[in-house]
Amino acid sequence: MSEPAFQDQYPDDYAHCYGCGRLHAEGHHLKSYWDGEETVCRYTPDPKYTGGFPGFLYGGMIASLIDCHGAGTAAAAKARQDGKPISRFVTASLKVDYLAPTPINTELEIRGKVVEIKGRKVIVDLVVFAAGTTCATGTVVMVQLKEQN
Ligand SMILES: CCCCCCCC(=O)SCCNC(=O)CCNC(=O)[C@H](O)C(C)(C)COP(=O)(O)OP(=O)(O)OC[C@H]1O[C@@H](n2cnc3c(N)ncnc32)[C@H](O)[C@@H]1OP(=O)(O)O
Repeated sequence: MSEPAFQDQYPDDYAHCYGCGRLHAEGHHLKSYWDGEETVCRYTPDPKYTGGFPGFLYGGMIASLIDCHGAGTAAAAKARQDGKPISRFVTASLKVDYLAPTPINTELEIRGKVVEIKGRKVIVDLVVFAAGTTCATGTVVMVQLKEQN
């Protein structure tokens, strides 16, 4: 993981996302990297993001992890295919399946796999793991901003 995180390569004007923007003062600052043909993001949720009962993460945060790591994966995959710098993608569609409760205070691993790159559109499948358990899966459709194309 010697390359900078995908999000650390976003142009400054597009680096303000609450989930993953390096320039957001209070955001989560999620970081995504290549791991072979897949991508990976690791994040340990704080108890303030507790869901319906103690010890577990609320669903919106799980969706955010899939969303932001999916956006980063789309951007990196398109850049790698085109041999260009990373550009900014936005979420057109976000689907999440919650398979098992996701713990807080445990390092989560979010893995991404590119399904399709077509023009400005990239589809990514994602999985959220906690200590070897698959807690959630998701699919995102990401679209490259026209001005970044
Ligand atoms: C500076 C701008 C910042 C934008 C705000 C960023 C906020 C974020 O944090 S991202 C999270 C929320 N997401 C948003 O707010 C995005 C709002 N939506 C939009 O701006 C537009 O709908 C946008 C950019 C996603 C797509 O619009 P547009 O650029 O006109 O693309 P369009 O030509 O319609 O579609 C491109 C491809 O994506 C597909 N697509 C678009 N929307 C969807 C969707 N909801 N589901 C599935 N596929 C979709 C299209 O079918 C098309 O695919 P194909 O090439 O195979 O036909």
